[in-house]
Amino acid sequence: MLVQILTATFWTLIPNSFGDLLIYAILVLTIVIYVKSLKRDKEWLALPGPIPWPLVGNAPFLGAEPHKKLLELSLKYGPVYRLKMGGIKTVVLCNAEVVRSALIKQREAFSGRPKFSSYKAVSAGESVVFNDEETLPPWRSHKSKIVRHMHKYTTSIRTRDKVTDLINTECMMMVTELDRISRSKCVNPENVIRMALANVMCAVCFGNRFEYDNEEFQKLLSMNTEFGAVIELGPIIDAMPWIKYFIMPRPCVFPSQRLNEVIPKFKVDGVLKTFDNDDVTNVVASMTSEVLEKKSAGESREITESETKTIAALSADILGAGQHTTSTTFFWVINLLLCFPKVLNKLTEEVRSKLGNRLPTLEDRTSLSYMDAVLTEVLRFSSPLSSTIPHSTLKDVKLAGHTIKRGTMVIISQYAVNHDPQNWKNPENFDPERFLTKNEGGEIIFNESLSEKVLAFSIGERKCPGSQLSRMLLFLATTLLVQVSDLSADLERPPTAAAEYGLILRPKHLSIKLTLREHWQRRDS
Ligand code: HEM
Repeated sequence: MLVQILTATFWTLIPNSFGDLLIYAILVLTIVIYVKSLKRDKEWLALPGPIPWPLVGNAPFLGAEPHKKLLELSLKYGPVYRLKMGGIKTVVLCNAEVVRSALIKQREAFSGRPKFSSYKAVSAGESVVFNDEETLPPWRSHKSKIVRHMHKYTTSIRTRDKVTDLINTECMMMVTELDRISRSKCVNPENVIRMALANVMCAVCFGNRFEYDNEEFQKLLSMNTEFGAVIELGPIIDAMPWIKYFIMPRPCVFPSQRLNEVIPKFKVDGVLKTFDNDDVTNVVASMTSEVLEKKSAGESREITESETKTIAALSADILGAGQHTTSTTFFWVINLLLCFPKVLNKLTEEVRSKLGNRLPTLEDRTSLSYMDAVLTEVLRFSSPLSSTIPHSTLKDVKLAGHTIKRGTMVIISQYAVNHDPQNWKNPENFDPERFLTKNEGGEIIFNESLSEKVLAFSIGERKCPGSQLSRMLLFLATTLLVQVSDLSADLERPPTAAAEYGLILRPKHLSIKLTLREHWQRRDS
């Protein structure tokens, strides 16, 4: 009987038409390609990690909270493990030690970006954020311009007072507006905050703020929202190109061409026309002066098309990277203060007792230790950029005993580093006190060295050049908020510390009541 079945099967397997032959050829070819790819991926497959599925890899199994899943996988597979995102071989780094080994000790090798077509589309391929030394040869000099001029802007005596003034003015307008709209009911403050902090970024870049209903300003805000969507969804389509034949992409997935035209041009032309070589009071003018410095004294001061393109791309990088990040982090500050009223009360007490009836300055940071502790804990606990922008390796590297081939995508999970149970006691608790310590005189001070273990702005070659400005902004905005207003939660929609996943993690919802204190109401009227 068995012999009969086997004989019958054998005869049915024999190809008896050209169609059958073709199917067999395709099957054999697929097996050969698969076996070859296994050989090629030998080193990558030697890393620990879950089994990748054909076509989708591990991406669909990361669930609705991938930041938590990456941490969970690190507890199972260790701090360096592999994932396949669609067809892209990826390595995930999850603790402080391996992140330092990669981003500091081998900083150049780990400084690449994946070659996504969505990344290439940003700023006509001139973006610092989405390129690397290989794809944009002047990358290093462009990045150092942004770093230098952001640093100069935030540290020079001339600009420090100016930036304090502009942040205080903008935040005062923000709380006044929130007081007005939340008088009769609790409101979602996100839009008002987003406009205020975007305006701070505009003032930093171009030297002036905008009225909230200004058409150019509104265009910039909506372009930046579209930009966020491209950067969020673009890489998914890059990793699984076939997906676009199965799902209807959101209409904003492919507007990059339009984005290239609008964001870089926005306001930069105006700044260039009125450019004054001595003006270092805004970052675009300051960068422009460096781009043009190379010209010899007698040469014409005309700005070339390529210089304009470079300055426009650098400005777009700063504006694009600095808006949603700062406002979403500020949403977290408000949300967590409302979730933990004892922290809000202690913070309010510290600020009001130290400042009396004046607005904050940057010098107040030294006497507001609890404020520093709260802001650092907000960055650790919420980890708004749960992973850095994906990196990729520019050459074959060794990390923690593993070999990682050139061109591998590298995800650095800031959330996992900030919630690593080996490094943080009760990482899931929101506890600013962890950043307070006593000095030799028994005085309670901010624990600076512990705060350096929080990973919010990445490290190494790709470190965020806006970290100083963001810290100044968060410090002044939060101090002013608790100084001049009383904040309370919506009892019908109580706040939650849970996050909604996205390129930037954000609070699930925000609904507040804000009342200007009497002293500041009088001052305003
Ligand atoms: C709280 C606010 C902010 C947070 C949490 C944040 C965080 C980050 C992170 C995690 C990265 C990715 C680094 C990497 O890929 O390893 C980054 C990159 C970057 N950020 Fe920020 N950022 C903030 C605000 C800003 C601001 C205000 C600016 C304006 C100058 C800025 C400019 C940039 C730029 C230009 C990059 C790209 C750096 C590169 O690719 O080399 N960021 N930021």
